Amino acid sequence: MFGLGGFSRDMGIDLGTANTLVYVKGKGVVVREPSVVAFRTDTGTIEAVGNDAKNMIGRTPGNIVALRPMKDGVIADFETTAIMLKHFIQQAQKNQTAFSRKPHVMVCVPSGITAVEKRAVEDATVQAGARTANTIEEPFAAAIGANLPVWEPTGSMVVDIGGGTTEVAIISLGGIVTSQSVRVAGDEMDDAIIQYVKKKYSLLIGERTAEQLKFEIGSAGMPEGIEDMEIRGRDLLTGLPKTISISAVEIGEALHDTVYEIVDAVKYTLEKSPPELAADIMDRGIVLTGGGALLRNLDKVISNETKMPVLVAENPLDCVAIGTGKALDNLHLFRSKAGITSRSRK
Ligand SMILES: Nc1ncnc2c1ncn2[C@@H]1O[C@H](COP(=O)(O)OP(=O)(O)OP(=O)(O)O)[C@@H](O)[C@H]1O
Repeated sequence: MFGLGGFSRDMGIDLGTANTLVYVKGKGVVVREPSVVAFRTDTGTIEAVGNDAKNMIGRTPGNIVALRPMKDGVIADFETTAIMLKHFIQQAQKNQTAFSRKPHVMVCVPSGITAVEKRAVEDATVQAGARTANTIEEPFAAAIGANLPVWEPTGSMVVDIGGGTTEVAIISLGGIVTSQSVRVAGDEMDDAIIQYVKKKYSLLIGERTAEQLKFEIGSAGMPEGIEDMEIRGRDLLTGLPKTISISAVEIGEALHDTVYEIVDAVKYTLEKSPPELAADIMDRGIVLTGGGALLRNLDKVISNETKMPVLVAENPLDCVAIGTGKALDNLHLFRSKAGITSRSRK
């Protein structure tokens, strides 16, 4: 057992497909950066990590590549993930004093991943400088971060909609009773917008423009307003830049299938729930976490489709990081139950 008392610098990391957050006890979330690394291809050196690297996506000269080392919630590029983690761990430690030891680190992983994928996260964390690397299943961490009564003999349901994965879980007595992880979330929404604009307007837009459309005028179900937004892209017929105006109704149409894949995952998990727990969830409601929870009207659509109350957690983007950090305090309570595993430096 290890604790977080005194000058501990132990940390919880939400190693996400879109964003990485680092939570330090007593300080809260101290790092919140996009999971992006930019390299110089000629020298192999790192040009930027996080926000600075994200700003380079789609805008890099020939000798610089900006890439996202995580895909669908798992490591797509091991070395780059370790480099990125090291950078964020050092950033989190920047203003700390009087420390001699390396941190114990808890990292979240999607609930559906293989043992090999999980081990890669632990190894990358140790390579990044952790003294021990523990992993916790993401929906469990999200539930702790959303202050759900995970230790009590009552059913809590959490839906964590991130960049790469949506994690749905029903939790009771410190363990996941039933869960579902689908590789459909915010990135898929952006991609659906890109494909829609390409098909309807023969216009090629970038990831950042698609995400902006989602933030500004995107919604689940039929939008309430009649907003529209001007976007710029490359006309596939002429090859030249072109500006068009696109409406909230069109973005709603583009997002329809992705939203309903998430709804189906929620329904499927509810169907597998023991009846007593389903009754508890009916009383307390389904809690949405992750950045995708901020999509307008997603709570209403899920509520309509499941006939259950649905709430968006406070600070949905931070829940997993907070829960991951807090889990370090309670390792003894649920090491065997919530799929926590750990690895140490040799
Ligand atoms: N206001 C918003 N409306 C819609 N989507 C949003 C909003 N804010 C953030 N998002 C989306 O949330 C996603 C990122 O969420 P989050 O940071 O929880 O994911 P992650 O932890 O990096 O991913 P994963 O859990 O899949 O590894 C992105 O797809 C982003 O576009």
